[in-house]
Amino acid sequence: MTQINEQLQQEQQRVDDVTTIIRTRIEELRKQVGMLKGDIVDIRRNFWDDVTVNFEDAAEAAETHASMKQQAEVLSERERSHRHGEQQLITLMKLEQSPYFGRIDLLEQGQSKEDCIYLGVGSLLDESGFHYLIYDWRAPVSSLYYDYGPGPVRYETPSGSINREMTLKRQYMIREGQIRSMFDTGVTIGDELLQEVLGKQSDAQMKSIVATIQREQNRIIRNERARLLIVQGAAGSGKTSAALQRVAYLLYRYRGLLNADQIILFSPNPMFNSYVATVLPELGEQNMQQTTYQQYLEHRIGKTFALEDPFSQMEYTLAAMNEPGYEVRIASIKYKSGLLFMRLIEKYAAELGQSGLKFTSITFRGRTLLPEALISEHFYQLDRSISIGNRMRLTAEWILKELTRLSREERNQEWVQQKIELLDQEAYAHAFEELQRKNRFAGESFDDFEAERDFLAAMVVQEKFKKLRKRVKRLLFLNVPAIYKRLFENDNGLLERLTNGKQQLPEKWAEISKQTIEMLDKGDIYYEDATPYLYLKEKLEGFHTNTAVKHLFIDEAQDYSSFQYHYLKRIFPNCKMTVLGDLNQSIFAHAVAGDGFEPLSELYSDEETEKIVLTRSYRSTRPIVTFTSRMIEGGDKIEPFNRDGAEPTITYAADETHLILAIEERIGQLLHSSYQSIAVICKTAAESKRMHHALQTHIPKLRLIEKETVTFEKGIVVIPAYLAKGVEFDAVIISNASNESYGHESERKLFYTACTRAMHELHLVFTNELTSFIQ
Ligand SMILES: Nc1ncnc2c1ncn2[C@@H]1O[C@H](COP(=O)(O)OP(=O)(O)OP(=O)(O)O)[C@@H](O)[C@H]1O
Repeated sequence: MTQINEQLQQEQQRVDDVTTIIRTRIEELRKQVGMLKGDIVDIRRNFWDDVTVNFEDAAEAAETHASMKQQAEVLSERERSHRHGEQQLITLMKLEQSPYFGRIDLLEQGQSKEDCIYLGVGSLLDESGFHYLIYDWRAPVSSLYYDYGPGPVRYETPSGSINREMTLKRQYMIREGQIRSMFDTGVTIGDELLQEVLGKQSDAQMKSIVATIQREQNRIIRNERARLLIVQGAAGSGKTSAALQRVAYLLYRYRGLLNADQIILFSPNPMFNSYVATVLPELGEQNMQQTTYQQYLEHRIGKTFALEDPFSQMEYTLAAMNEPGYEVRIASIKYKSGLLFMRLIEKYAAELGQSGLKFTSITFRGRTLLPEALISEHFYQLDRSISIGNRMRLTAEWILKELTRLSREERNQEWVQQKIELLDQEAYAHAFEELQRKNRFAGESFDDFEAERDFLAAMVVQEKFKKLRKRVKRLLFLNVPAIYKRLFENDNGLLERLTNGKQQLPEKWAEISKQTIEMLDKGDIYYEDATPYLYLKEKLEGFHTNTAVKHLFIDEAQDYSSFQYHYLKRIFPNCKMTVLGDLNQSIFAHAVAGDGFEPLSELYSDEETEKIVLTRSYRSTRPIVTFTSRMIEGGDKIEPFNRDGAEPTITYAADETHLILAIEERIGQLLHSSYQSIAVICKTAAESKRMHHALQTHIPKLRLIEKETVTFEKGIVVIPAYLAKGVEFDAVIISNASNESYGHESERKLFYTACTRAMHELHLVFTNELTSFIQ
């Protein structure tokens, strides 16, 4: 006992000493940052005083330019130092509260004294500047803390492997400079600490897990080899957490070479962005770029079509089972998400390189300036060995030249004269100045008047042609919607040619085509058509690749189709991909059977691909994990983290009214505990809306989460199951857990996803018959 007390005292003494150093650093740094800020304000204020401005001749102008450049460089250097100083201040302030969370003692062979390595969210050097008082959790040596228990250890550094003997591994919980608890542990980072962290109430924001990263999670975080890293992890196994710590790791490991803008995270919905937004800043790093696949599609084709979103597609697949055309639509989703369709589009594009493209005539004020046929003729007379995209660009250049010629002819049109007469004073003055500048205006004479008229006419026409030219530059003379539609019209035996007469099309192709054409004719496009459409468009126009992005993270990876993966690979050609998903949460209709990761199988070679499986679930209590894993095949492989809690409950309600009453009552009970977030999870958006309406009068603070919701907040919410993906709540109430709602096999995974959102309590309420997914 005394020994433990003594140890604790010694450790607290070290914490105090380190904290004193941190405080001194904070003081010093504050002064430095303050001075830098003063400098920046001064430089900005006096920028022009310190620059010698003279444009009289070329030499003077060059000097002025150099002087401005120098001044701008000083400014940007100060700004950089200021930013860096502020960043350091933030880290130091975090360290002041909790300087470290772990310690390992390493003994080098032949030495008698160990090196003590303390791990924290940032590093800290002692006064000499040679010894680390705290190591950043991402430093090479820190990996040992996550990977090993006491005994022989080995780690890699840029200069080679290092072998040591670990004689101690200790964890701390330090808050406000005080050690609250401390334990010595083995390989797994202490259950005690995890118990404490996981037992807490949920937050509106995800937390960093650096103090308790598990060994298998560390493999994901520090993986540098794989081009494609696939993480299959049970619900709540820390996939998203590992992804975010990985971003922080990569930013540290490749500091100076990689910045946050070169990393993109594709998240499942806009709300998820707000949920994970604080993790990286908490670790002293900038957030990566975040988007959803839908946002990307909107950006690319939102102007051409009213684009269906994945949630509407989901809503349809869940709620329209009895509507006519449902089976056709499902078959269509499956086919259009797969690689067979992608190959078909590739063949189609190749054929279009020879013939069949549809162009749009260039028209102006109701007149055709360049007819479609002429554009087509120009395109197809270009050398066919040039790629379609490049031929398209050449065609655009030709059209632009034609437009220059046509704009000259246009100047003599009647409308131009009328416009000139209506021009205001300012436009005249501008024309006058321009003409003077060009020395084409000598004084008042007939010629001058002509010159002015010419100039004004050119100006008027140019203004009107601007839009036209812009459209040509955007290749809008190519009628991609009509070209895509043609695939479904099957004119001239197009499909027989593309499939070589072999049966590659789905059985219901004719009906699928009809459905697709109907949509396109309305100016709408189904979610499952968006990626194929875009792929075809880019095949014809050239790909909009983004070479700056170095890392792509795809969360909820099971929700993406093969087609989408291939497309992403194509547009981000220089990046490494980390995809994280759970096959048991594949809730989209395009999901294929198998291990859920088939869409990725052809993406990269086996040598470039690595797969890590996470089976331990941290989110929910043991009773909840035991309960939910029975719903799915292979659920016995999911290991619950040993955290106790109440058993899930199942409540029968005689009818809808009683169901509402039961939910109200349950919420009332839950409100007595200290839970921060309670969710009523319904199957669809329509049901959620109804439920929200029914509960609202008694629970005024109730929030309805819809697909447009962008912020994730604490409190009581009603949410459709598919939007609850990726997030978690202290307590979850499932409504309605009946066989009617969750009876089809296709709804099993959705039900599982909904139930696994619960951290501490799970309650199911049902009418009629309980879903058969619960055994
Ligand atoms: N090593 C860890 N230490 C502490 N908490 C952890 C750890 N790993 C995971 N967690 C916690 O477990 C919960 C689930 O994590 P996360 O959301 O990352 O899992 P997921 O695999 O993405 O889940 P899902 O697929 O169900 O959305 C979070 O509250 C997270 O903080």
